[in-house]
Amino acid sequence: MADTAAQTDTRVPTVIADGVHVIYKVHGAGARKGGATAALSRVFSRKAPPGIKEVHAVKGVTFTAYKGEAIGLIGSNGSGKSTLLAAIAGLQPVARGRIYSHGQPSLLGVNAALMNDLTGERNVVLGGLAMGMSKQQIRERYQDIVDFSGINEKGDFISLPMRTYSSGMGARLRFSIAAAKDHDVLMIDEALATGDAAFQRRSQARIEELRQHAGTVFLVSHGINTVRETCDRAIWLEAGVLRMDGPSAEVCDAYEAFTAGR
Ligand SMILES: Nc1ncnc2c1ncn2[C@@H]1O[C@H](COP(=O)(O)OP(=O)(O)OP(=O)(O)O)[C@@H](O)[C@H]1O
Repeated sequence: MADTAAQTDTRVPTVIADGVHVIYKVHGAGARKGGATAALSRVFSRKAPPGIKEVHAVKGVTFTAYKGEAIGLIGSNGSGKSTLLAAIAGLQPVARGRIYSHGQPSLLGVNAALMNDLTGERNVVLGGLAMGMSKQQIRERYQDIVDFSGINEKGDFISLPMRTYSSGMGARLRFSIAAAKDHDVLMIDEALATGDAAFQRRSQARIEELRQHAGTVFLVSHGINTVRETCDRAIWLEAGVLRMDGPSAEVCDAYEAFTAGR
């Protein structure tokens, strides 16, 4: 129908993965590495070192993500979800195929590499600067970031070094910093699983906002219900291969039927 065609035309692609393969090279797997002399002689003879094992983590994945979509990545352990996100973020080289993206995709939890010895306060500033925010923007959003994280609910933790935080508190601060900016493409790896129920509700609402304001959100989660509730589309990877891509309810149903049968 003409209507459908018109709708399709107005969608703006944000990430295009075209036959993407990611292969990890694991050094020193199995065989002995040998000493410095052996390594040096390998350098001169240009021979591949012994014991390099390849892990083919993502196998020919193709999809297009559009502006305004929230896409859940699901699949069994080790199916390649985190690897695919790292490749989209440009943190993991692609062995074959190509990834095109609009703007710089931000991978939550990795891009915001916070410093344990600095206070939460300093980390908010550094994290904001690292994401390209100006000092003025950070000053304006500082209180919102701290309030959103809930770090100060049980005392003045924001002025303490991050090493004094629990892992949940650290993850919440990371999420809050990353979520303070409107990203073209925001990728969240299990971040929602870390906070308590109240924080999870806040982050779901923020994801919804980010989606409306601009970008595309990718969410890797083992909580199939989180994907059902937060995402409108889901991509199911199994052993590195894209098994299904479609409305999240349908894909989650199929995935659950698959896991129930195993
Ligand atoms: N740094 C690495 N070096 C070598 N192999 C790796 C590395 N990271 C992941 N792998 C392998 O790549 C495959 C995909 O892993 P990945 O972490 O992407 O899967 P995942 O679907 O995110 O898993 P999970 O659900 O357990 O988090 C696995 O076989 C894993 O062992």
